[in-house]
Amino acid sequence: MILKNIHLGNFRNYESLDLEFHPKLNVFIGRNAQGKTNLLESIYFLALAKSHRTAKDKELIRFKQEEAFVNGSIRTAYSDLPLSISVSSKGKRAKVNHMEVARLSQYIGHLNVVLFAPEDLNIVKGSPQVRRKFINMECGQISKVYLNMLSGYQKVLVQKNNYLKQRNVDQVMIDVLNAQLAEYASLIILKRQQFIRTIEKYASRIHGDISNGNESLAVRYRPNIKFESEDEKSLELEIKSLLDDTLEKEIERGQALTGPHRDDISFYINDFDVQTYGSQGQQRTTALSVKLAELELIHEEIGEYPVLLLDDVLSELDETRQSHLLTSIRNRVQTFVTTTSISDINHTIMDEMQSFSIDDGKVKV
Ligand SMILES: Nc1ncnc2c1ncn2[C@@H]1O[C@H](COP(=O)(O)OP(=O)(O)OP(=O)(O)O)[C@@H](O)[C@H]1O
Repeated sequence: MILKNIHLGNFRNYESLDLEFHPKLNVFIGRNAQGKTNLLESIYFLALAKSHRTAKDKELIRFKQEEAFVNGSIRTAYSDLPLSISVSSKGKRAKVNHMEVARLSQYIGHLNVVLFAPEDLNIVKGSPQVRRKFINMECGQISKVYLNMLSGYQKVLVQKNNYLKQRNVDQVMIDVLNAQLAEYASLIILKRQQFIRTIEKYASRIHGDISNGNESLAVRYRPNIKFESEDEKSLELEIKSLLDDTLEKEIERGQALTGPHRDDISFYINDFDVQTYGSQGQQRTTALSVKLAELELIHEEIGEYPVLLLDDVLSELDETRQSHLLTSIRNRVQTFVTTTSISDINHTIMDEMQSFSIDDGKVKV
């Protein structure tokens, strides 16, 4: 999938802008606060009808203006398609092939993007909660059943925690809730296990590429429930009996202590834990490889690569890693990168890319 061009009107610090993109690599170069991330954000907005960095759409509208819009044309294996999205105080309007859609869900999904932003480093460095959110988002995108099970699990978990907080715990009630939790948990755990194995397959290959074969990345699921069963039904029974075993402790503590709400993932490079022992560059390469694995997952699912948006990743990678990153992906995936300096870009790939100099909301090609 390729984004051929973009037209912005009153989007962030851009009054009006028309750009034609390179099918492989596009580099936005500029000093701090000139509008590089704003450009990536506009592509993200064109794809998903929301920003990656604010929930308040009105922040996207240029100061003192009424409406912002982003138009763009994409080329897929099947067709060329114009997309258009705008935001004003009246809400958002979206068009596919010049036709307004009634619901945003009919709009989203035409342009697929994967974004890597500096805060994605938290997949490695952050708390287990960040990693669970990452798994839930990714698994949820691939599997509707997973989303249903997760929302069921979370509802019952809240109920269970409320019961556990009461003075006189109703054990019969807890038993019913544990049975429901075990049913939801077994599917959640198996899906997570399967997802993490797939992520590891792709991420380890990508990490190997970026580190020029010097590092081998392993991604390990660390389920809170240590289980043996591989099929849903026997895992459900295994979990139920574990939940029963911990009930006394849970009553004592007044909260649910066991289950996938306490799962985590660990990352290892050449057998050491990246979160504890990894350098900045290794942690960034790991987070990047895990995120780039998403490209392969989407490719598996829809048969095309999404567009890749890389915000500020180059500065923390040495020249070898940068060049392996850019050369390994740009032949498969149309990539948009922001950087503060042209010297960050490896000269061997200069002839196969388009650079854009960004200065205070103006762009020079
Ligand atoms: N709604 C808006 N209207 C006008 N200007 C805005 C709006 N929102 C943000 N800006 C301006 O956009 C600029 C920031 O742009 P952006 O976040 O793209 O920076 P950047 O080039 O990626 O910088 P850095 O290298 O520091 O990450 C700031 O000057 C900010 O004032």
